[in-house]
Amino acid sequence: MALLETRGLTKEFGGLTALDDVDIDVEEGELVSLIGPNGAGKSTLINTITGRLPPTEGQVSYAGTELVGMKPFEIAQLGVGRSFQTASILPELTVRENVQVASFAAEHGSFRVNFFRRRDSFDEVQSRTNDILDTIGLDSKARMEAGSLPYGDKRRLEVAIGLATDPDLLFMDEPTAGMSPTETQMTVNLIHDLLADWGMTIFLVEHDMDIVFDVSDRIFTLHQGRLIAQGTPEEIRENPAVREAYLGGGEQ
Ligand SMILES: Nc1ncnc2c1ncn2[C@@H]1O[C@H](COP(=O)(O)OP(=O)(O)OP(=O)(O)O)[C@@H](O)[C@H]1O
Repeated sequence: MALLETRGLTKEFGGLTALDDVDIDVEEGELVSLIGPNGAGKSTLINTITGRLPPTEGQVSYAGTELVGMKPFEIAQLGVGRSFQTASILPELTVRENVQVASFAAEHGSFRVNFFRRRDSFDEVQSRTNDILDTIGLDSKARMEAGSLPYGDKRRLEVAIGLATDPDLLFMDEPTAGMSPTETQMTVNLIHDLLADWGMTIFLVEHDMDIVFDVSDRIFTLHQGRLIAQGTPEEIRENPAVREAYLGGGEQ
């Protein structure tokens, strides 16, 4: 059984089918990327998996648990995290406080606490926060107000907030968008570290094809809501349907 499975996942907005009967499997420890031209349905797929949007039809299972119908925080408590451009950085709090808040919110968002994932104490949250800040390279800026961080650091803080929920599966939405080449390289290194040292499974949405082809074990390609291809970077690079989707969409 795969760690994450979607079956027949479909989302309609009025007359528009944004996701059309999508079946994907993600194995534990994999790094998979989701690509597709603008409007292909990438955000919709992630939002239906993580509980932000109810699918019109279909199932999502994570480690054997059906996620459809669960609330986002319940899904987070199962070990599904997300690091998103729209993640809620609280600008007036420090970098450290942002990570702590996310960590506590993930743990105490519900009275139905999952005892197997419960952290024992405040100390454990502190120690995890230190690990995260260290891994992300924000330890020297831990006391800074989040709102005053430069852009690249804000993006990294979003990843830190995603990690604070203690995920086994982390969704990353365009983690390098708007970053300088140096910041981009740091982020790619971070992704490698998360896979190697944290044993995480990563689901990446990324427009930068160099990064996608560099880091991915497998790539899913969406076009007009349909999964048109899946395979290794080599297979996707050679896939005529993928080339057609991108050329037809006017993108590289
Ligand atoms: N809340 C919504 N209401 C109506 N239509 C929506 C809504 N969200 C998305 N759509 C439509 O669904 C389709 C898929 O959108 P989605 O944002 O999932 O694509 P995407 O692949 O993430 O695009 P991008 O790469 O531009 O972020 C688009 O046609 C979009 O206009």
